[in-house]
Order: sequence, then structure tokens, then C-alpha cells
Amino acid sequence: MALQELSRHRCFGGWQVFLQHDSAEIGLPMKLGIYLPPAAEKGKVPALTYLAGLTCTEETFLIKAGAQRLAAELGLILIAPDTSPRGTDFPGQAENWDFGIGAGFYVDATEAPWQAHWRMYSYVTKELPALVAENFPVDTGQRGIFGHSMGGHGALICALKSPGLFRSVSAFAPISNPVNCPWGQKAFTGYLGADKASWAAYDASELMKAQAHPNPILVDQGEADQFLERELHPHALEAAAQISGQQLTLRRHAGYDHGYYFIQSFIEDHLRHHAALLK
Ligand SMILES: N[C@@H](CCC(=O)N[C@@H](CS)C(=O)NCC(=O)O)C(=O)O
Repeated sequence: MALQELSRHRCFGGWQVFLQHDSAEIGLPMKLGIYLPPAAEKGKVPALTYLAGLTCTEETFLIKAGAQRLAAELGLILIAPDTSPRGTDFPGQAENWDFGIGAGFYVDATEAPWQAHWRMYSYVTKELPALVAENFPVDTGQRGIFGHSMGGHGALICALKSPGLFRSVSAFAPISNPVNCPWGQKAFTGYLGADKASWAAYDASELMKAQAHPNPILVDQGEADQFLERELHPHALEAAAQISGQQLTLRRHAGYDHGYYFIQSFIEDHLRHHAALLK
């Protein structure tokens, strides 16, 4: 699992590094970004994986969210993978911005042709944590995960399915109930097939209904989010939390839309949420 360094930039006393590796899970080269805080030069530190949304890459969060200053202060490694495999030539892979390239939905596909490479769930929960821990000073008992939109969905399902791996979790404007919204139905039909029985295993609200994560979850949602009504359904997450007793703080913010100005505005609260649970 050799890592090739693509670039390295000094950032708040630490390093912003971009890397590429041949992924065994994906079967193609994958890129990722890692922020190493100054504390990582002295010993092992907690690590947060951030999953980005539709159309994003490994760079989007690291360029746009403004997370590095506080990650440096709190001593957190930030890990940002890409949002899908790239380099295939499947029919339809780039015709829609909400399916295929840039839209991996953090599931392991079972439908052809996607199942050959679209294995983002296993990539994020198995190969990526192992790869990063082999190459960087990660305190492996202190991992968290967060994300935005499609990546908020990804973060919630990864933590709910593997609470021992991801001890803390938060989300910005997550797709909270993908089995009941157009983005989720399109992606799950394409990647998992028309039989909806397999979908619930990748739906945050369905998972949360059945089993609460042991730690409190923070979710922020803009009320002027252009995707709120049709795609995001935060009320489904609140209903699920009621059923399982999940500790959930879901904040609605007047005037904020779906984009990275919203994320910038609340990134500090998310990093502090994780740092408090991981130390
Ligand atoms: N299709 C639209 C919307 C895509 C979109 O809003 N993507 C969100 C995640 S669901 C995002 O984070 N985009 C990157 C950005 O805002 O910089 C576009 O490409 O402009």
C-alpha cells in the first residue's frame, strides 16, 4: 500500500499533504488529502475523516472549509478521501452529477458494472484507516468521522455501523434518509439494485432507529438549503433518534444554504465536538 506524495504545503505550523495510492478495494488509483497538525510531529494524535458531497474531490473540504487553523490548535489529523473511483469508462458514469463519478454514496455496489470498483464503504472503513495509520501518527483508538450532504450520509452510516472504529460523528446537511429521497433512490437503485431490502443497511435513519451510536451526534442544517425539502429530510433522523434514544443535537440555522459558506460558519463547533469526545 505505497503512498505517493503529490504535494506538501506548510499550513498553520503543520502540513497539508495530497497523496495518491493504488487502492486494493477500489482497484484503481485513489487520491486523498491529509492535514497533519504540529502535534503530529511529537506523537500520535486523533484523526478525523471528512466525507465530501456530490461533485466534490479530495481537495474541496481542505480548500473551502477553513478547518486547518483549529485542527492545528486542537491537534487533530484531517483525512479527506475522494468521493468516488475515477478512471473507469462505464457508460453513464459522468452524464449526471448525482450518480457515478463524484457520487460514490459511500456504499459497496453490488450491481454491474459498478460493483467492480464502487466500493467506497469498504474503502473508507477498512483500507483508508489502515493506510493512514501505517503512514502517519494516528492514535487508532481515537478516530472520528464527519461529512457534508452525501458525505454527511456517509459519515453517519459509517459511525452507526462501526461505532468502535469511529467514536465520534457529526454532519453538515446530511442526506438523512436516502431510501426516501430522489438522490438516494437513484444511487441505491444503480449501485445496490431495485430490491429495496438491501438499502436499509446504508440508510442513517434506518440504522439509527435500530441502534444508537454510543456518543452524542451533532448535525447542522441550513434553513435556506436548496436541497432541504426534497433530499435531506433531517426530521427522519430526529424521529429515529427518538426511537433508539440516540443523543442527537440537530441545529437549524436561518438563512444558511447548502454550500461551503455554511460549513465554514460552523466548522469550529464540529471540530470541538470531535476533540471533546476523542480526548
Ligand atoms: N450540481 C450542482 C450542485 C452540487 C453541489 O451542491 N454539491 C455540494 C455537495 S452536495 C458541494 O459541496 N459542492 C461543492 C462546493 O460547493 O464547492 C453543482 O455542481 O454546482
